[in-house]
Amino acid sequence: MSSGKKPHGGPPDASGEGSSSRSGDYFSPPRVGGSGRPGMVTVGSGSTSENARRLAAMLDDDSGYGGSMMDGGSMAEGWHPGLTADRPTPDPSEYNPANDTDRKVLASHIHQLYYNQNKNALGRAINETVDALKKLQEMNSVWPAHYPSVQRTEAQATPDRSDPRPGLHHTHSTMGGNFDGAHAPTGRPMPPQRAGTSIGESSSAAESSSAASTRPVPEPRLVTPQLAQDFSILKIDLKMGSLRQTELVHSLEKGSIAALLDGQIQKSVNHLFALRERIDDTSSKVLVTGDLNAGKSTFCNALLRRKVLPEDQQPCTSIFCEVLDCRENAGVEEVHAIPVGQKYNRDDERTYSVFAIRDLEKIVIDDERWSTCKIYIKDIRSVDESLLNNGVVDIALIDAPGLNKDSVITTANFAKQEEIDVVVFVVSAANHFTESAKEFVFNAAREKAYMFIVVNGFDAIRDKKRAQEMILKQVQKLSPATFKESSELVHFVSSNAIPVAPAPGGPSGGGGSSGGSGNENPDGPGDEDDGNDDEDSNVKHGDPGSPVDKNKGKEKEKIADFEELESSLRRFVLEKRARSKLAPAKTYLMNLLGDLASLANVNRDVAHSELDRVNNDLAELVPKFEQAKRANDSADKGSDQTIEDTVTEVYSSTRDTLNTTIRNIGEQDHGVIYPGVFSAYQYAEDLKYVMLQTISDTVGSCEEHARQRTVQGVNMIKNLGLLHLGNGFPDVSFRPENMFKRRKDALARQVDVEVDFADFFDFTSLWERQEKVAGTSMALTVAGVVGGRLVGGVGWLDGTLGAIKIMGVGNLRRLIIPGAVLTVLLGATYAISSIPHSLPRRISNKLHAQLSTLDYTHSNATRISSEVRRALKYPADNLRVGLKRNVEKLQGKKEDTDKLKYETQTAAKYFGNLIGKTGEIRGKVMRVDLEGPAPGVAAGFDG
Ligand SMILES: Nc1nc2c(ncn2[C@@H]2O[C@H](COP(=O)(O)OP(=O)(O)OP(=O)(O)O)[C@@H](O)[C@H]2O)c(=O)[nH]1
Repeated sequence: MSSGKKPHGGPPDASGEGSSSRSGDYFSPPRVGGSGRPGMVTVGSGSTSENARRLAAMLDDDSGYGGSMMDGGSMAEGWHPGLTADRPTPDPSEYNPANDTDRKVLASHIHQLYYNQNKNALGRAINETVDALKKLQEMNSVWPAHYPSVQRTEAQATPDRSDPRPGLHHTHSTMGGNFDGAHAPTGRPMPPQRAGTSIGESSSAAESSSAASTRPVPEPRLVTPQLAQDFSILKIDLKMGSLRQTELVHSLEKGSIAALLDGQIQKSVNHLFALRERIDDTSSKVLVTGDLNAGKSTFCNALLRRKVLPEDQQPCTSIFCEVLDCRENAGVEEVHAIPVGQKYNRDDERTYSVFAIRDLEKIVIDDERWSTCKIYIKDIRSVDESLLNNGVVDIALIDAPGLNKDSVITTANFAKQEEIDVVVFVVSAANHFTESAKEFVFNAAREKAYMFIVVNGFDAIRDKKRAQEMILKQVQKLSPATFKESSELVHFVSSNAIPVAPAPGGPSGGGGSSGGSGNENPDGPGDEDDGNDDEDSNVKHGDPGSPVDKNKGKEKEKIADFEELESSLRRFVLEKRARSKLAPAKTYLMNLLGDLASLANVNRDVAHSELDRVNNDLAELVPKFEQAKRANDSADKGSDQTIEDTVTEVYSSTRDTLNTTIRNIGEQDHGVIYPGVFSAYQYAEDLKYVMLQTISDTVGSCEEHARQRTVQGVNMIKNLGLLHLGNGFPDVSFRPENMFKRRKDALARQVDVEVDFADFFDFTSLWERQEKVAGTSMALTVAGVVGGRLVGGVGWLDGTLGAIKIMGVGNLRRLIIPGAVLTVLLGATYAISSIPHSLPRRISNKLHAQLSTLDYTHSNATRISSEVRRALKYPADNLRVGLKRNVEKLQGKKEDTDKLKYETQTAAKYFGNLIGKTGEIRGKVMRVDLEGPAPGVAAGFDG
């Protein structure tokens, strides 16, 4: 199809090839020794390409990482010694630039070197990134990282979006303004605004002012919603269950966010391991996908030059069919159908069912039973022509089911797999890109950077130029990178025009279910038009020359176009696998490192502001803590002092009051009226009772006094509590009436004061009052008899003796009887008359004596003051516990804050370093140039 070639003025074909004879240009040096067939190698004999073998050996030998991983990035270091040893790098003396073979060998050599260098650089970057991620995981477990919250608008949160990940905008700037927003899938996030990394920055411009006003205060661990939009790899999709985004965000603890982030980091680490494995792996996988009936199977068959995959006019391929060289299956051609949910292991026959290739028609439509099938076939084409058996890289061709609503997610996910190196998108020339095709290409282009686009069924298009222009315009919008290299990456072909051999054991000739598509003559295209080609109409439009010649010419053109596609595809997969294989790793690394840098920026800023906050907290906390400690001591002392003072005062006042009362109890009659001598005993009992009652009452008043003092003490302690603990001091109400509830009025029972006869006659008192008595009774008795001496002031006894002396014993003897009688009568009368005076004294003396024996005063003073102590102890204990708790609380808070300060300082330092580290790795990754040709190639070795 020369007519359709590069109408858009794309870059010139680097290989300069334009016909089938130049297919596999890089690996097909000029025929040497007239071998007659194009070969990879010109040296040596036989059909095997020596050069290709060497190159293959070199690739096998060169593990890429191994020992050279950490050996720095120089080209010489990246070069495996085996390469120079194995490979016949032309000796400068032998090297002949005029020799095309030498040139190409050298070009390949340099290309390989270049590839390895890039591969090693990416490998190192992957290792360093994994290291950084693991450290981030550790940090995240100690200091839960802050994460920008995701606050998508309703329109953005389209539920049926096929790719939940955000677009990788920031690394695909080539999309630029070329992309028409109208074609963007609905779930695509807003364009990046990476600059906005500061915390507390105003949220997305997309947020309406009303929404902003009602927006809840952001959860501390979730910051800057706009940043979250910008994340691509470390994106935490918080949209779960029926909770709305904002509800969910605020229902998540920082620990949950950290756990989600940890999961995301782990996923990235695993993905990086897979990517590293992938770039170390020398095989390549080519996924062929496209709309239903676009001709994917026909295209695969054309590539294989064998009718292996069933073709049909109606949709047929429903499962992924991977075509591999049968050398990978011990040289046996067969199909391994893998049941749904099973993981394939070629060495374990329980993981698949074996079928003959002719059974494929049944297998590919049975997607309920099979998920994938592996088709091992022998590639009939030569090493320099074959895609599968190319001598350098093991290639697997995967025919995917047509894109439709149900399978688009599956295929999109399949395409995203890291082992898919190349996505070949087959689009029907007649239908152009459908909506599902656009979405798929747009997303896949983000992932793979470049796509290989096959516009199939070009034979059916009348205005080819217009169709090309329209399709290329679409490509430009969907994958600008691919468009930039459209001469290499976009091909307009007719797959059914390629002659194919019948499938082994399959329906012979005729094309089976092919519906007439394709020419099954392996020797070349059929002479007659297959009827599908409405180019016939062109004939009618005055094209000179015979129709048969014309058709023959057209068939040749179609084959030539296809062969050109093949060599481009070979180049793309083999020579430019730096792009197909390394670009996903580079793209992923760039995105991930970008995310890491953003996350580190946010967290460093947050850590700094948290550090400020923590320092402020500490500045407040430390003096509070010191003050609390001091308050603890002083309040403790204060309450102890209050207790001691109160108790001492209560004790002394009780003792003094009781002593005074008891001492003076006999001084009064307490209102008890003396009823006369005949009720003297009752009088004594009454007196005793009243006296005891008085003492009891005094005890009661002492208790009342103690209560009042206790209330004062409690209030003082409470005040101390309020002063030092504020509301933290428990306000327990004190009930003084509950004090002294125990029975203490057993005084009457304790005190056993018997009133006896002598108590009524207080002789001691009589003796003490002798003068008074002499002056009254005895004086009256003796005065008249003895005369004035008696009146002279001596005692009545002296008077009596004096009287005896004066009167003489004889006279006295006569007087003695009546005198004695008189004396007794007078004495008795006096004693009886003095009962009301002497009895209280006698009883009070007795009481006093007995109460002293009982230690009544002291024991009551002790009892009352002890109860006061007990009552005061409760608020004092409360105060002590409260103060202690307060100190402990502040101490704990201070310790926590100190710890937080240390962690935050560590975090701030760590995230600062992470910014530097990610920048450093990013720089290295950025310098991995997958775009430019190898220097040797650029220098013109590439033919
Ligand atoms: N005219 C024309 N017809 C083609 C071409 N390639 C394929 N076809 C026909 O298109 C129909 C569909 O081809 P398939 O290869 O089965 O398409 P597919 O994309 O694999 O289909 P599904 O796997 O079912 O999605 C068949 O009848 C083919 O013969 C072409 O280049 N030109």
